[in-house]
Amino acid sequence: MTDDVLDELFAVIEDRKENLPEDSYTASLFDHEKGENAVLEKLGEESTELLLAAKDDDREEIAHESADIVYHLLVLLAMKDMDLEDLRAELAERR
Ligand SMILES: N=c1c2ncn([C@@H]3O[C@H](COP(=O)(O)OP(=O)(O)OP(=O)(O)O)[C@@H](O)[C@H]3O)c2ncn1[C@@H]1O[C@H](COP(=O)(O)O)[C@@H](O)[C@H]1O
Repeated sequence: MTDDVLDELFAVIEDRKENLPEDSYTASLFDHEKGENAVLEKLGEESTELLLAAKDDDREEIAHESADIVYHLLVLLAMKDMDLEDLRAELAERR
């Protein structure tokens, strides 16, 4: 399995950032003046939900919350004018 899905998701997020379509939750995070706080709050909430799912050994919920975290993390990277290459470079340095 490759991480193409992450590249595709990040490209969609970048598109929402640029075009700000009205019906998009992602675009609303970039459009709203409190969007950054909303993303940070989501990351906090979902981290707690992930801990609870892990404690319950609930694999389906662990996958769900992990996906929520990864999505909001990618939105945060885009907000900071960063991208997946920054993440890959950081991880690669640790090998
Ligand atoms: N991956 C996601 C994604 N993950 C989470 N979310 C949204 O994040 C919001 C907040 O999540 P919450 O955890 O609060 O909501 P929840 O899942 O009901 O709550 P829990 O089940 O976690 O308790 C919800 O509205 C979700 O729909 C996402 N919204 C969009 N995407 C991707 O972004 C693309 C663009 O979507 P638009 O935002 O519609 O343009 C989509 O095609 C998806 O690939």
